[in-house]
Formats: sequence, C-alpha cells, structure tokens
Amino acid sequence: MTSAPQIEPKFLAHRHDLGVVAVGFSGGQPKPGVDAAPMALIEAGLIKQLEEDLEFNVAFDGQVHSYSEILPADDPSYRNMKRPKFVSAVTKEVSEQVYSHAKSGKLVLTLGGDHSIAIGTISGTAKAIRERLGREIAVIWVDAHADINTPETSESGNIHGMPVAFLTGLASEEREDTFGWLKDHHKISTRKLVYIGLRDIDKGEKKILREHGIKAFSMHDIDRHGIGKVMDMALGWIGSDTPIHLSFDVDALDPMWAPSTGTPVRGGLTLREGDFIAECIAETGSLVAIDLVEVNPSLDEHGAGDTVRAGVSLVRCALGDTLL
Ligand SMILES: NC(=[NH2+])NCCC[C@H](N)C(=O)O
Ligand SMILES: [Mn+2]
Ligand SMILES: [Mn+2]
Repeated sequence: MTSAPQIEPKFLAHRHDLGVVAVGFSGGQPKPGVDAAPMALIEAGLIKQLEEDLEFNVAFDGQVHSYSEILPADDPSYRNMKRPKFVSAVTKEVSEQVYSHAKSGKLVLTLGGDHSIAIGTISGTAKAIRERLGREIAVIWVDAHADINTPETSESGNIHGMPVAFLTGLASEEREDTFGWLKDHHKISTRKLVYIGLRDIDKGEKKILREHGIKAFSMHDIDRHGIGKVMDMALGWIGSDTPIHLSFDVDALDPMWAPSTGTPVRGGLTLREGDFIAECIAETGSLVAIDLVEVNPSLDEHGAGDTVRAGVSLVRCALGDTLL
C-alpha cells in the first residue's frame, strides 16, 4: 500500500503539481530505440502510478514528442558534433516546455530520450528558478559517464556526451541554430554540479573535472565510503537551501539491473543504491526537476522489462514514494 509522500517541498508553488514532458529523441547518439522509452515507461504505468499512488496532479500533454517536424533538411557535422542543428532545435524546444512548467511552480519530470536532452531540461529549469525565486539551481548528475566533453575533446562526436559542457559554458557556440540560443540565464555553475556513479570518463573529461574542481563521486568513492556517506557528502556540498535538478542516466545502474541502454558499463550501482540516491534527494524537499534518460527498450537481449521497471522505480523514489 502506498500513499502520498510526506515531504514539504521548499521550492514548489503547489506540493502536488507535476509537469511531465515526454521526449522521444535519439539524435544525440547513434543507436535507434531510446526514443521509444517514454512510451515504454508510460505503458508500464508510470504516470498512472504517480497520479493514483503518489497523488500528483499531473500536467501532461499526452504526447511523446518526436520532433520530426523540426528535423533539418541538411545537418552536417560541425566542430565534430553529429547532427548539431537537430539536437539544438530539439533541446531548445524541450527547454521551453520545461521552463513553462517550472515557471508556474510545478515539479518537472522529463522522460528521455538520450542524455543530450538535458541541455533542454536543465536550461529550462535554471531559467525558470532564476526568474521565479532569484536562485541558482544545483544539478545532481547520476551517470556512469560525465557527459562533459566539449566538441573538441569528444572522441565520438555524439552530443549526448557533451550536455554538461554546454550547460556550464565550458563549451559554447555563437551560431543560433547550434546551441547559440543558450544564454547566461540558462546556464549552471560548475560549483553547483555533483556527479554520482562515474566509472567511464574520457581523458579530456578527466582534465576538465580536475581543472574546474568539479565535485564527483565515482564508483570507487561509493565502494570506499558506502552510498549513505556519499549522499551525505554530495548533499552537504550543495547545501540544504538550494533547488535541485536531478539528471538520472539509467546507465549509472549496473547492466545487471539496467541492461537496455546504449552505453552500458559494468561495475555500476545496484538497483537499491540507485533508489537510495533518489530517496535521499526526495528527502531534502529541494527537488524541482528530474530527468530519466537513456532507457533503450529495443536493446532487449536480456529483457527491456527490467530496465523499464528500474526506471519507474527510480522516478517513484525521487518523488518520495518509499519514504515513510
Ligand atoms: N549519455 C551517455 N550515455 N553518454 C555516453 C558518453 C560516452 C562518451 N564519453 C562520449 O563522449 O561519447
Ligand atoms: Mn551514461
Ligand atoms: Mn549520460
């Protein structure tokens, strides 16, 4: 039996209003299928459970956006980025969708899609919270990867490996149709960014993390201290009076629990550790937005059902379901 979470949200206008954005987008990386995740999550009952079990008033336009209407005719690689115009156009639209929910004081849940969509979600949250509360947001990025490559450091050219670089301003581009639409009010500070679960970081990314003193808890840190201590340290770094955007890449979980994802890396979080991270963030009452990304139901050798169920569980936990 479940009932509504007993958390008093600090930065939301109405405790039970949730905006949902479903982003069926795979253009930030080469594998098809990740665009089908929102539908798979919804069919697994996610939105229904949020309404019925967690008693949220869900604002959802009922659509999984495919963005085919903004697919550019011509989209050559530029500065080593693959499909730059398409990813830019989609993330700009996602940014506006997330912004409008967050601006009205709702908690925002975005179902991806590959992780490039975080350029949209986080920029939308950052702008809305600045305007509504005059505050900077913190970002907790739970992932096997740091996704902080600049176009120049990236070895793959896949933009899902670059969102944090654009969001922090470590990468930027003048061209309006290639992320030039990202303005200062969309951006976040490297001081308010915390990583959890890292274990596959590119050479150039390590250099960026080190040079900018970015707070990161790798799997090594989790092994050493345990997830409880790591969450205390991560939340301590952010402070108790800061709105939090949680961006959760399902590949942070070990492939044993979440095999259906484009870039699986062994040696990851257990299902319980993932849920625990989400629960600790729920407990703060500071959560203003959450992304769940990189579920790819078509990579289902071992059954996409497990990965979809893990995704549903992570979202429920982040929204306070398992707290007493
Ligand atoms: N969101 C993800 N799964 N990102 C994987 C990124 C992998 C690699 N670091 C790259 O830049 O291509
Ligand atoms: Mn990842
Ligand atoms: Mn990622």
